Amino acid sequence: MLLENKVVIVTGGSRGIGRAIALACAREGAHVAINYWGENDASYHKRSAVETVLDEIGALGRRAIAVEGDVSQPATATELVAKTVDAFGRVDVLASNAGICPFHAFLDMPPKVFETTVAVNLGGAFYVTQAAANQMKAQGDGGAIVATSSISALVGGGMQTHYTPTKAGVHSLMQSCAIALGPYKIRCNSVMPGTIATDLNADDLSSPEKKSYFERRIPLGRLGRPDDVADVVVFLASDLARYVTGAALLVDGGLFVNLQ
Ligand SMILES: NC(=O)C1=CN([C@@H]2O[C@H](COP(=O)(O)OP(=O)(O)OC[C@H]3O[C@@H](n4cnc5c(N)ncnc54)[C@H](OP(=O)(O)O)[C@@H]3O)[C@@H](O)[C@H]2O)C=CC1
Ligand SMILES: C[C@H](O)[C@@H]1OC(=O)[C@H](O)[C@@H]1O
Repeated sequence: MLLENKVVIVTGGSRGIGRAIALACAREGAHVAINYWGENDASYHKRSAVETVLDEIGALGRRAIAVEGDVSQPATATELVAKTVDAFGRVDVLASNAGICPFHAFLDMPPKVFETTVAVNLGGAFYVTQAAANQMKAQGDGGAIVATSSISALVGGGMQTHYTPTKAGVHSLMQSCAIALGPYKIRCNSVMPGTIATDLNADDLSSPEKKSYFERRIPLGRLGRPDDVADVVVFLASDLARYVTGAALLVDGGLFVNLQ
């Protein structure tokens, strides 16, 4: 198993890509702490979604805890790491994944939408990376941090002018942290998912025309699934990637390179 007895933290682990990362890590032998928030989201049953993930990890024979908190708040990161250490004794891997993408036009975007998106996506990645790295440094035997950036770090979106800069920022954060944390043997990488079918883009892809437009643009012929991304996160977190740091891996079915 690639992550046998490792301790993994996943932010935004209640659903979508984060849930798939949590389950994929557990399948590879890890114990998992998931963070989630969903304060203003009435579209699904937050607590039962979280409990289902915990049950699924338990059914795989691994231990799991859930820690609620808004990643945009620095205190969430320190509490998440502290509770993980209380439960499992250490932290080996961080998957910094929580994110939001409230689609909005540029010219009339309220400052609050911009500020919240930056605070959650970039601020959240910064604070949790810092808290986990301090714990890994104290442990003294390295670690792996994998952030969920996006194809949107490299290309734009007219309804995502607040979002794409945060994903470029997450990519850049991992590059700089690879340098800052290399001396402690902490590797820092990012995955860049393309279009993965989750709650994040369910409304945007609800039009059959837009969905089939994307499917036509993707050389592998289908939208991504959360487990497509999760398996790459496992690879980057594992010793198979022991000499990989500061890297970003597109997981997009070829969407980025498809000019014509
Ligand atoms: N779907 C896609 O096509 C792509 C997604 N991404 C990135 O992948 C990541 C996961 O997205 P995806 O799985 O699609 O989205 P989902 O909406 O399915 O899941 C988002 C997750 O983030 C959590 N979350 C949201 N806000 C906060 C917050 N303030 N504090 C803590 N947790 C929070 C949610 O918690 P809760 O359940 O409690 O709401 C949920 O677990 C994001 O960073 C996104 O930018 C990147 C490229 C493509
Ligand atoms: C939410 C979008 O569909 C999704 O988010 C990303 O980061 C991708 O680039 C897609 O635009």
